[in-house]
Amino acid sequence: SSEEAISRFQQYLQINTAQPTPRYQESTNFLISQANSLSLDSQTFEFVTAKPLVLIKWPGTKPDLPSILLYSHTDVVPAEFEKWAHHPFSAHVDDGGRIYARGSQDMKCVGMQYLEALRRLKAEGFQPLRSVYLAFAPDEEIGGHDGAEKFAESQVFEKLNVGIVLDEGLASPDGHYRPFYAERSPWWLVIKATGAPGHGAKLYHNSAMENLLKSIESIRRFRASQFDLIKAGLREEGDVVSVNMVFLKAGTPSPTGFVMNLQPSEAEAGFDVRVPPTTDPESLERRIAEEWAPISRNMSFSFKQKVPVHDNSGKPIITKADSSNPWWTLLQNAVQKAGGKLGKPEVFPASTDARYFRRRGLPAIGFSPMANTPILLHDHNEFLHKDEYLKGIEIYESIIKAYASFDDHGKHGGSRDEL
Ligand SMILES: CSCC[C@H](NC=O)C(=O)O
Ligand SMILES: [Zn+2]
Ligand SMILES: [Zn+2]
Repeated sequence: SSEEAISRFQQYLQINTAQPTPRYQESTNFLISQANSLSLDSQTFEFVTAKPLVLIKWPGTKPDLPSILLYSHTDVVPAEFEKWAHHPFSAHVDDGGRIYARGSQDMKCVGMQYLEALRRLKAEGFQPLRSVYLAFAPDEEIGGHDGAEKFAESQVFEKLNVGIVLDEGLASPDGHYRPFYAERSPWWLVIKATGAPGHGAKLYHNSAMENLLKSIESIRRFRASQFDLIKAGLREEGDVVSVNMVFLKAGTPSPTGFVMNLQPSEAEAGFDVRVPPTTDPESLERRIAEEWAPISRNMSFSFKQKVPVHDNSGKPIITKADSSNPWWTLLQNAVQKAGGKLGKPEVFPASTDARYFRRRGLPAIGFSPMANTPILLHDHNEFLHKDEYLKGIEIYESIIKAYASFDDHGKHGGSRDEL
């Protein structure tokens, strides 16, 4: 019943899997018990000790066809308990039917919806042709290096012969679900300025602070130009380069704060830059070297992280979102058949684990069926309405049915360079 489905969702939400100390043992036990209750085999892999990935299998009747991977991460970001209306791990349902919890949107909803969809399909007697795998992976919120990255590179993964991956998307405030065919690459940039120190009362050229501020002004102009494209309706969020300053580090510390009459000899700033797959990475690098951190201004730069925009052959890492990709068409039709409306395909503005699968040449679609829902991932009072959650289960039933029944005699899904 729906009540039981909501209660299972609540149980998963109540397990505190917040970084940096996620309770993976508890979430693993819970997921294995779910698999057992569905009479499905499950396996737990620790590519890194104490970082379990739970893999659940629904075998297909034509196991040689490439399989379907329904992917989710089990960890969530931390929550400031006292700033929430309801405790973030209570999964409280308010009078209006909203389920409040950290992870209710990102992305325990999706993981449980996969399981609920399987539960219903099994009850109906549906038989998949293709094998369907559910993967519940650790550590997405801290980069996925000990989870999805190792999984995608493993022999275990290779043997699954995956043809299509579904991963997370974003909630949509309007009535359309949002499909994502690519994502922006994070470039975590640190720029550093040096200059002669000097008396706080002296006006002179080339102090570290002045040099850094010139860069910040230039970066802000660029940021505004990108933001303007969105404001004018010319671009979607995922189609521009975003740059946000995330730290500033400068000054000479003193026991009472900072020395006030000394201009420091070094100053640093950090930026979270996100680069769309269509951006020419070389020209952005040139901008950084020539305008944001020019040697002529005694500046240098480095990256804390720089995820490539292109694959090894120099092509943008994207999944085709048109009729040339049968998985795309199947998704469109399945959503429609279940009474859902699909918005236009977008570039995910942040990062997801889907990049590790796309990087291997596999098609991956980011999709979290939450319409009429404010975007609250990583925010206070993250919630999902129970009716949207239940509707999402029907959507996945329809998608899984279509995907698992798709028989092209192995033409698509195995040919990795094609999609
Ligand atoms: C690049 S690793 C960090 C991944 C993180 N993902 C979700 O928020 C993000 O900041 O996009
Ligand atoms: Zn997520
Ligand atoms: Zn997240």
